[in-house]
Amino acid sequence: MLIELLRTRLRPYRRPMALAALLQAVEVVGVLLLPTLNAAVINHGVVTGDRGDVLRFGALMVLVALVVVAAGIGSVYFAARTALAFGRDLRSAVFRRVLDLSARQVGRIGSSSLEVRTVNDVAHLEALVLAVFTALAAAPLTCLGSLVLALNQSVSLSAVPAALLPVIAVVVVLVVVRMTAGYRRLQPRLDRLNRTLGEQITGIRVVRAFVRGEYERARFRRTNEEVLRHSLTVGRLLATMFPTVTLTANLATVAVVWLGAVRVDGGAVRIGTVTAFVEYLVLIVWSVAMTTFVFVTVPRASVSARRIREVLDTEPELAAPRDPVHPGTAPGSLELRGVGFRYQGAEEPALRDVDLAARPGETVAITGSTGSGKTTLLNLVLRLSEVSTGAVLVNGVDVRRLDGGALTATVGLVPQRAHLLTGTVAGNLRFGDPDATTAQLWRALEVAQAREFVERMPGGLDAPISHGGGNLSGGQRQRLTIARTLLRRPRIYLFDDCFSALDQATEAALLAELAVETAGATVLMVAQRTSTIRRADRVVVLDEGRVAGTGRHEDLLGNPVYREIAHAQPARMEAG
Ligand SMILES: Nc1ncnc2c1ncn2[C@@H]1O[C@H](COP(=O)(O)OP(=O)(O)OP(=O)(O)O)[C@@H](O)[C@H]1O
Repeated sequence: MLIELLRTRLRPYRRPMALAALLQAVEVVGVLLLPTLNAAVINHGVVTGDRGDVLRFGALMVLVALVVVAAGIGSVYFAARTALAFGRDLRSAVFRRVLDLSARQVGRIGSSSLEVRTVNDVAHLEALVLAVFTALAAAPLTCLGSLVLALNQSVSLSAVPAALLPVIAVVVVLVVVRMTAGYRRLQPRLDRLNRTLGEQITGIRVVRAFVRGEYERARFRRTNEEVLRHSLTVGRLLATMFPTVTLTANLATVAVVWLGAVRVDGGAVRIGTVTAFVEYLVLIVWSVAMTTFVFVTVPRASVSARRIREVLDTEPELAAPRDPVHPGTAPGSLELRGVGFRYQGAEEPALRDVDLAARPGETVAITGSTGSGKTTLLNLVLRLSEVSTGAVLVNGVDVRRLDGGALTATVGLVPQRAHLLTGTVAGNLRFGDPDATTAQLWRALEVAQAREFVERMPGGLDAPISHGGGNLSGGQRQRLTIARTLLRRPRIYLFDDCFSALDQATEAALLAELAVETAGATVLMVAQRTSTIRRADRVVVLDEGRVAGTGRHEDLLGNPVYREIAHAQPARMEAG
């Protein structure tokens, strides 16, 4: 899976990869030449006292060293460029796929896990690519070249590195296998830590209000300890690997020096040969250490690759139509025909056999007790979920056949939970229409009864909005999200109980302005207050996912479900 992912995603970077490999090869050849040149300086120059040879070979060594440095810098540059561009592309691919997933699919993987996968897991693969292109190609070449040249210097001394390599190989393989298992256990714990932290930070007010600080601290400590325990397991393995490799290498160096000394003494080997041999041994150990360094990043990267592939391979369940229909400039009628919907894993359907029609210029209120399916119904219109039975039709066309962009341009939703993005007031409003003029922004704010408070904010339209709109009140957030949707000028408006945080006077003013602004459009309005419901041309009452009644407010007063809702707010009923 890891190889496949790297192969496909690195394809666009063949050129910088080839350059990095070429420069690495130049670097390796230079590095391999240096000990032999050094041996020549000692054997031909120093031992025989020939200054000319010392200078000739010395100058050559300096030249080779300069080439090695230049090639090294170049290869790292191209390797880093490849790795960073690869990371950027992979992050974008994961992010694009996440945007296409349905709420159910995001819920199945977990939003915090998706965050970790998009950032951390991609970074692990990026680190692997960098390690591969800075070390992996050079290391085996260096190792092999050093072995051959060491053999060329002395066959008898070569027994030492020949015995050394299998020992190190066995240690590396054993550790890498165990580390893969360790990382596989560690990664979900990191997801959990992220989720716990996210929940605690976003829910900090609830935690404080319910004096659950100590409980939450303990919960975080437990998760954190678990991450520590699994990180330590992996860390211990890592810690054993490098000392084992260096210890074996140092013992080998001692063996070579001892064996070499005996042979120099006996006249079988020259001193320069032993020096070169020790240098080749150092190179062999260096290349093994570099290979080990790459292999250490492999287990973590292969776990990350699996997690990234899981996201990339998740087919968005809200499939785009093969032959999409554009609704064109039709005014925007809406119809639900025998619609049923069941959430994954739920025992009961959230909606059953719902029939509803709304024509342009008409306002239909949807009411019902909590959990009766009102939000679910609106989500089906925008295809945020897919109907289980029946069909939703916009301008007479099944939404499953409509072009996705055209559907969202035709239908505008103001969700129940107002959510704003980090930025400014204007930036959030222009989410609705990027080309909106300042005058249009103020007009939308005026309709949404938000002009006054935005004017009072420091900077007005440029006032900062913090994450989720946390620096605004619930009612202010709601009004900005209404203005944002108004700027979109959809032909069908879906208001999901988005007036609930407003006081009655503000709500009345907003509804009056809204009626003018949305005249000619189709409006579906989830509402609980009788004062709001009464303004609608028609009311649809939902009860446990079924339509329990349809008609005007006055006609429905005989309906037991509606009466219950209305009677729960007698004061408002009279006022409305
Ligand atoms: N993501 C989900 N997974 C499973 N069941 C869900 C999910 N969302 C909602 N439900 C269930 O579907 C039913 C309808 O929920 P929905 O949110 O549509 O109700 P609602 O009428 O909008 O409620 P409220 O007035 O409280 O906002 C409820 O029983 C709810 O528990």
